[in-house]
Amino acid sequence: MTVSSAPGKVYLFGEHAVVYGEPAVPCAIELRARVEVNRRDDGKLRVHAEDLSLDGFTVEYSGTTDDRPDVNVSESLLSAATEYVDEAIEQVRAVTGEDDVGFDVTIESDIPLGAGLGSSAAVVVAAIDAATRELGTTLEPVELAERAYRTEYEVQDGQASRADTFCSATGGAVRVEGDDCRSIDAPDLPFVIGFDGGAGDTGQLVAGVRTLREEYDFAEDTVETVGDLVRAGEDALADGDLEELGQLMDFNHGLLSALGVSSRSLDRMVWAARDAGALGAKLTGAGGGGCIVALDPTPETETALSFTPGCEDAFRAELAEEGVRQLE
Ligand SMILES: Nc1ncnc2c1ncn2[C@@H]1O[C@H](COP(=O)(O)OP(=O)(O)OP(=O)(O)O)[C@@H](O)[C@H]1O
Ligand SMILES: C[C@@](O)(CCO)CC(=O)[O-]
Ligand SMILES: [Mg+2]
Repeated sequence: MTVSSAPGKVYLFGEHAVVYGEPAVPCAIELRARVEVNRRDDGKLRVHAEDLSLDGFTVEYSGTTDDRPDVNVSESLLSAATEYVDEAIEQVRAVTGEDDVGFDVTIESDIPLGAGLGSSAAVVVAAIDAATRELGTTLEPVELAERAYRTEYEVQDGQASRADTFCSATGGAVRVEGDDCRSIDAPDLPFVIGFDGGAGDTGQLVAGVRTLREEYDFAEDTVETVGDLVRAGEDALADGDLEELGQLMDFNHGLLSALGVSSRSLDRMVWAARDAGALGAKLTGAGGGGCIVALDPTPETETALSFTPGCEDAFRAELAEEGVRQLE
């Protein structure tokens, strides 16, 4: 048995635009996914995921198409639910050369699914780390991050950045621009998260932005503007200027709205945070529904969000200094 855990993340700035080569700054947070793997010699993949439910059923499946969960949901929903883990195991087979190996995989996660806190990257990073170690191979963090990126790239139809997976693998605050990924220093960032209980499908939301960008020059310009904003944000980070960081987060949310990835409940939570005196607030991750992140050193934003209609949960998130963690 081998067990690894990896953290989720929030984006201080730059989601979506990072897919087109602009810089982004995600920060790992202390919500983790824990993945246990046991080698199987029959080549099958059996996945038990308590937090993943379809039609009210906890998902448990074996990795052959004729042996999928017996629930009455569409093929697309089923593949959205299972493809990150399936592809992570494909990457493990490729990197170890053990093409026919199977695994029992059990996933427990603190990270809400599809809510912009990087649940997919955390599950994929922890799964690849645990499954390779189960086969006697220890990947360096950079190679682990690369394999996890390839997993997201495959699942998201060739449209993914290295940001979520690198951040989850290494922990801390990171800066990603294309294939240049590095850890950066950050001041103490008082993150508050609001969660609307919903989810968005990253693959679909990324595809929506791609279409908009192909259709309209101003959408392409908006993506480039996000890049300019991130570069300004890096100076504010280096200076520890929380007020300016907050202002740039507000600006970033507006640009993400323009790209069509916000939602009524995300906007409502963003405004509730601003009204409560947050330094800034924006959606985090792919959007469509899920979470916002605000900066507020006082308790006001968390309290206001907890009374905001449509906000199901409000909590503070600490920066996770450690990325992937080997538990057993
Ligand atoms: N606890 C889990 N158990 C099994 N699979 C999970 C789990 N958490 C996430 N996943 C996989 O990740 C998918 C959600 O990934 P998606 O990229 O859409 O959202 P996210 O990573 O939470 O948000 P974002 O990418 O915006 O930060 C799920 O549909 C599932 O395939
Ligand atoms: C929307 C996106 O930028 C972040 C999702 O958390 C997609 C990606 O970078 O792969
Ligand atoms: Mg994801």
